[in-house]
Amino acid sequence: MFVLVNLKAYPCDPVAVAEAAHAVAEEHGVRIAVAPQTAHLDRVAATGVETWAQHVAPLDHGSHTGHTLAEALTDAGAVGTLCNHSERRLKLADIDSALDAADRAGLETVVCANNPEQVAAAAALGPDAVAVEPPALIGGDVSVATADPGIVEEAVAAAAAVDPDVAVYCGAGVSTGDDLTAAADLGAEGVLLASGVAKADDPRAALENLVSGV
Ligand SMILES: O=C[C@H](O)COP(=O)(O)O
Repeated sequence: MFVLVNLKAYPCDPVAVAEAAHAVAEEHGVRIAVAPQTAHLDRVAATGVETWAQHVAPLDHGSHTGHTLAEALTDAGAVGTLCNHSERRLKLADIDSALDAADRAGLETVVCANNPEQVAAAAALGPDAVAVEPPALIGGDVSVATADPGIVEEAVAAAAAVDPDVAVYCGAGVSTGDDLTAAADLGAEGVLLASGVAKADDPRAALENLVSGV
């Protein structure tokens, strides 16, 4: 199982979370990545943890003030990027262009989607993975795998019907080892989570709990 921790804009210490994630990943042999704010990418990458961006601009080099170029993410140490997160939605054409930009820079990609229908559309664009996240459950205490297991199973089937090479992750409310196990049992190959780690008093303990389910 891949554990992708999105720090969003939470007021946590990105380096402390990254160091904890790196240590837990090494200790337990689990793939864990951290997606900090763009301005923190290089400091997070310096910890040795697998580092992801939260968003990539659907653009090439040029006159694009205030946008984050895929190559700049790679230069800062990112090896992958989220795309179309529920809190950073894109139009379909822009998702396609963002994936082109990520490919150009050699970034792995996860396209987020609200439901199985969007998962199918996203999978058709050829990302490395899609992540199904019901918006109503994001930031909550109940995992998507418990609150709505059907949406995860349907997302897995929807992606497989379009492109079996596209991995399916799930997210929203994931915070414990039991949540991770439940997600895996539903066919997810990874989880996308945020508050369970970024808002934890002890992020390392939260990560240890999470990977106890692997
Ligand atoms: O990117 C992460 C997801 O939006 C899930 O967030 P959450 O774990 O706080 O529910």
